[in-house]
Parts: sequence; structure tokens; C-alpha cells
Amino acid sequence: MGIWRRTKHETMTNNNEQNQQTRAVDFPGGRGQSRSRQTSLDPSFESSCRHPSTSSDRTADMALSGKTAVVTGAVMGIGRAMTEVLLQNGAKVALLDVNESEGKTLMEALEKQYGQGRTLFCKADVQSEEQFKAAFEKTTETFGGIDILCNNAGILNEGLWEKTVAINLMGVIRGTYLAFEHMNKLKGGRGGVIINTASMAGLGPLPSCPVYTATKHGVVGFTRAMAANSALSGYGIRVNTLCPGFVQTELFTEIPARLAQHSHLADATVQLVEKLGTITVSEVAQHILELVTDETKNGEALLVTPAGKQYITFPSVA
Ligand SMILES: NC(=O)c1ccc[n+]([C@@H]2O[C@H](COP(=O)([O-])OP(=O)(O)OC[C@H]3O[C@@H](n4cnc5c(N)ncnc54)[C@H](O)[C@@H]3O)[C@@H](O)[C@H]2O)c1
Ligand SMILES: CC/C=C\C[C@H](O)/C=C/C=C\C=C\C=C\[C@@H](O)[C@@H](O)C/C=C\CCC(=O)O
Repeated sequence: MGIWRRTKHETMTNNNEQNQQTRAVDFPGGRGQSRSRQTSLDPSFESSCRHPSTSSDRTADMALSGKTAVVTGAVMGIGRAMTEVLLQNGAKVALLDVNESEGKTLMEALEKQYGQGRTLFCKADVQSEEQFKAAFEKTTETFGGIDILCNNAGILNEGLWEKTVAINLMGVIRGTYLAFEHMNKLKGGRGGVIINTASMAGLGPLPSCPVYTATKHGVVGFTRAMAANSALSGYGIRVNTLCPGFVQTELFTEIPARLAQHSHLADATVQLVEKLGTITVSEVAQHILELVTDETKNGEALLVTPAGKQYITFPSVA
């Protein structure tokens, strides 16, 4: 099944390439290939993304200058691309991840590219209240506060369903509650914005991944409820969710094994991938900027697929 053929090694070593060009996947007849688009690292892409600066003072006129962001699952895939978009737009970024060795290496590379003192790596598992809390405290000590949180860390492993719930849903809840403690304007915080990475599988069922689907629906529901909660309470914190379709990352490899007891539905999943196509991490990550900077966006679910972006309208039950 050629579609799942990429290995961990290929994914990790090609992460930069992934950011710079649209990757083709091995679909029969070429269908489902990601559409070529300008990406956030494309030198000609100027509308919402800024080029890296080598000195902090050169970030002064950027959309996110003076802002501090925390990104979970920042070392690879979508989280890494989000980190770059935030840095390119002037923010300082704390990278949280379980992968310490890759995290430190990435931080060194980002410091060279975007300027000294712009990043911080914290080893933190989003399943651990203690580690997550310590990372927030270190970020506040280092950068003076937190304005943006991207709850992005997630896994796909239907065989480890409890861990999937613990990371994908409980990790997002934990991060959001911690961020509320830091950002709440009624408790001395300066307000802020939270972006939760859900999935297209948070908007409709992915039959081969019922637990993954449940966690992502949970993230969408939690995001919308917390957005309304914050607005009603006057906390000054906005909460939005990003719902990407299929994205070429490590998570999108070796899918039959990840489906575990549902692996007999791998072919049906291939058909869905062929129908929907795939996008790159850069194509996904560039969309956080609008959710972060547009003060009118609260409780939004933004679907991002090869067909483009779409703010989801939910049925009104009130
Ligand atoms: N790849 C896709 O097709 C796709 C589509 C829609 C949504 N998503 C979602 O996007 C998010 C990122 O996925 P990705 O495709 O970039 O995955 P990825 O596997 O490429 O990267 C995930 C990162 O999260 C880190 N991580 C894993 N568990 C962690 C934990 N417990 N605590 C902290 N860090 C942890 C990993 O070390 C890694 O750096 C996930 O929430 C995923 O569900 C992915
Ligand atoms: C094999 C899994 C790989 C990666 C998981 C990742 O999160 C990607 C998920 C991608 C797609 C999920 C698709 C689900 C589709 C259907 O349920 C569909 O009904 C979704 C429906 C609606 C979207 C909203 C709309 O168009 O109004």
C-alpha cells in the first residue's frame, strides 16, 4: 500500500523540504496529490507571513512582535510549522515536546535562523500536569508572560485508545486550563488566544479511527464551549480550533498499524485520502495567523483542506 510507505526517518529528515514544497504522495493515477500553493516559507509569500529576522529589534513592526507563544508538539509536523509561522511574524516561542534530543537541536537551528533569545525548548508531556505547568512557568520567567497557546500535540493509535484520549483531548483541556490561569484578565493576566489543533475528523466521522474521531470532536466541542465561557466571563481570552484534512507528517505514516483492530478499513481510508487529497504542514500552519490576530475570531472551527479554508457553521440548538 504505497500511500503509507514513508518511514519515520524519511519524515524527519525531510521536514524542511516538507515546508518548502508541496509533497506528492504515491496515489494511483496521481490523484489525491496535494495542490501546489505558496507556503509560509516560500520567498514570494508576503501577504501574511514575514521573513525571518536575525535580530530581535527587527521584529518590532511585525504582527506578533512583543507576543509570546507556547506550542505543544512543536518538534515535528504541524507544530513545527506553526512555530515557524509564529517566529516569522515576530513572536517568541516556547517549544514543548516529549522529544528532547530533536527539540534541542531544532531550538539551536531556530535561534540561528530567527535570532538569539527568540525560542525556548521545554521537555513536557501534555499528559503530565507537573511538566506542563513547569513549562508554562519557565516560559513566563523567560519571556515575561504568555499571549498565545497552540495545543497541537496529538497521536493516532487506535490500539492505544486510552493514551489517545489522554493526549489528544485531556492534553488540550489541561493546556487550556493552565493558559487560562496565566492569561485571564480578571486575575492579572493580559488576555490572549488559544488555538487547538483538532482535525477534519473533529467535524465528521473517520470510520477507521473511532477513538481519534471522538477526541477531535471533543476538542471542537471543548473549544467552542470555552470560547463562549470566556466571552461570558470577560476573561479576555479567545479560543479557536484548526481542523486540517490529511497532512503529510509522521502521524500520517504506517496507517494500517495505527488502525489496530480497524486495519481492515485501511482501503476505505485510502479511498478517502484519494478523494480529499493531502496538504503540507506549511499550508496548514499559515492559517493560525488569522485565528491569532483577528480579534473577532472566537469559538471558530477552521477547516483546511486542499480545497481551501472554510469556517464551519454549526447548527444552532438554542
Ligand atoms: N497529519 C495529519 O493528517 C493531521 C490532520 C489533522 C490534524 N492533525 C493533528 O495535528 C496535530 C499534530 O499532528 P502531526 O501530524 O504534526 O503529528 P506528528 O506526529 O508529525 O508530530 C507530533 C508532535 O507531537 C509530539 N508529541 C506526541 N505526543 C506528545 C505528548 N504526549 N506531549 C507532548 N508532545 C507530544 C511529537 O513528539 C511530535 O513532535 C495532532 O493533534 C494531530 O491529531 C494531524
Ligand atoms: C488515517 C488518518 C490520518 C490522519 C488523521 C487526520 O486527523 C486527518 C483526518 C482527515 C480527514 C477526515 C475526514 C473525515 C471526513 C468525513 O467525516 C466528512 O464527513 C467530514 C465532513 C465534513 C466537513 C465539514 C463540511 O464540509 O461541512
